[in-house]
Amino acid sequence: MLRDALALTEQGAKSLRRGAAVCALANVVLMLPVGVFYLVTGEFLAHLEDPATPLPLLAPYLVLIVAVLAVVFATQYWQYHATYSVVYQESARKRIGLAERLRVLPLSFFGKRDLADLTSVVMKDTADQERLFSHTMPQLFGTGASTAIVAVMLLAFDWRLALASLWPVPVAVIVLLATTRLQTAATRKKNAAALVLADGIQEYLESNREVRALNRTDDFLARLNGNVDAFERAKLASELTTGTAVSSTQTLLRLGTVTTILAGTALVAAGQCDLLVFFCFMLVVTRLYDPINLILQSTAELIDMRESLARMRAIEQEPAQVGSVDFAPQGHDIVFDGVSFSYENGEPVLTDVSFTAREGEVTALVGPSGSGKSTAAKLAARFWNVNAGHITVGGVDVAGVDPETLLTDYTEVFQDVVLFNGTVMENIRLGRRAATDEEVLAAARAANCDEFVRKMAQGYDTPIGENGALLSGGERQRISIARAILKDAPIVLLDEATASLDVESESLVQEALSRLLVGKTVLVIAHRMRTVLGADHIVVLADGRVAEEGAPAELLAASGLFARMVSLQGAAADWKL
Ligand SMILES: Nc1ncnc2c1ncn2[C@@H]1O[C@H](COP(=O)(O)OP(=O)(O)OP(=O)(O)O)[C@@H](O)[C@H]1O
Repeated sequence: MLRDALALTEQGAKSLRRGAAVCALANVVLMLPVGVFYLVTGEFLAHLEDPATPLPLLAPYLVLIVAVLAVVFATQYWQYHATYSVVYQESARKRIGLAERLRVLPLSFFGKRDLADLTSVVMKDTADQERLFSHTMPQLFGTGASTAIVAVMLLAFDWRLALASLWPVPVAVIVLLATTRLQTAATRKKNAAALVLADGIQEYLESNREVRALNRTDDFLARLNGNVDAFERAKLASELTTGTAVSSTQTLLRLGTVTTILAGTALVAAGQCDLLVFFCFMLVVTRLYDPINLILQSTAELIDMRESLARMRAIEQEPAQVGSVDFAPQGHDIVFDGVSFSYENGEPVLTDVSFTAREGEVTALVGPSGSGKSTAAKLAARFWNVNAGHITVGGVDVAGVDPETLLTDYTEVFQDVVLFNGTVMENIRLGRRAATDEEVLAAARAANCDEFVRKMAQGYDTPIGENGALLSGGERQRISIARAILKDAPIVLLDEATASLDVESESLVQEALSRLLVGKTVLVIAHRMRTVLGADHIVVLADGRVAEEGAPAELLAASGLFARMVSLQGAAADWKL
């Protein structure tokens, strides 16, 4: 229950319970010196009133004071360990847990949540949780318990003074709870504005080159400034709401001291209360409010945390894409059988699509922009689950196979090559981590990378910058082909580059590809005439349906849609061949 409510791991919930118990104990132990003071002063005053009563003995009290100080020190140290130290372990567990979760979530999830949002959950929300679970949550639960214990003790001692000092506590809690809704609404607005701002900054950094090329820097910066202003306004509003609630509660607590003084003075004057008891009450009251004040100072963070927890829980509760890790297909023919699919928005993208991509053949998907070619290729690798029909590989339905296991049989060479900020060697080795240097070099040679890599300052050990920023388009593609050759998976999904490479670069890429594709099941999103006519099988998609399929010669001879489009290629501007 506690675990679900606060999005903790099992170990984390245990640590929090323990931390709260230790905090309660530490808070109660802090009252012990007041008890010692009460005893010593009591005896001393008794001696003043009646000199026949002996003075308090120094030695036992010294021992008691040292013992009390030792207990206070020990519980404070224990509290520190039980809250601060263990919470960092929980935070590490939480981050790893979230990252693991993201690894098994379907890609559809990433369409719903943007990158800045997810980064903020893994980095900021876990850090917020870490701070709160070390500084506030154990104290919050612990203070609840210790205040109850101290309240019972005070009531037993003098119920009138106890009521005069304790009344602000429930009233403060009521005021805080009553204003929670307002505070939550303001916090939500602030978080939404922060996300828009983070998104804007990320977009600007990512598209900096395009923005400059289009001379739109001023517009972009003006929009960013607007986002900063909106965030500032939302943050001010949120702080004002929380600040007002917290200050009024703190004032209420101060009123508690005032009412204790008034009640105490009246009772002492009427001879109904001992001056010493009154004095001790004053000492306890100030300490009683201290931990509550501490929690009040964290109200904004507590409210923020509710939002953070909801976002973490959303990731943890999102259904993962799971399946069997025993994947033993008979060959690698890919069969689409009555496949229909739509993205989150529900618009049909593929409707009743059936075709077979055979092992050892190149199957080309062609069709107008937006006809569903890329979607079909990605569905073959279970990037998403189909809504109807089946996709099988070697007779095994991909919907039942663990995505990571399935992808060991796939290589993707997509247009948007993703390279990492490492050396050329490291980037190629991503194809197969266990590959030896010789195997990496052989793959690089087969992918026509060797010549340009050797010209680089440090050869294969040259860092290639973030996302390969230091490489040309053709070079990036050849690196990704080298990776694919190294992986040597039986199925290749290929999204042919539309980016215009120069003739030499294009022929180097084609040559590298032809080495990669031999004997594989190749599903290619075709854009070039040469590939289309060189394919073994063509599937023509139009509006998400199979309009025609067959060998290139058959389709040309049939004088159907494909043949018409080929002959009208120049005029049919929206066709990508
Ligand atoms: N992640 C997504 N979420 C929602 N809709 C999408 C997504 N990806 C693609 N679509 C939509 O699905 C339809 C098919 O897109 P797809 O990229 O599969 O077509 P395509 O034939 O490969 O196009 P192109 O040749 O332009 O790359 C389009 O209408 C597109 O807007």
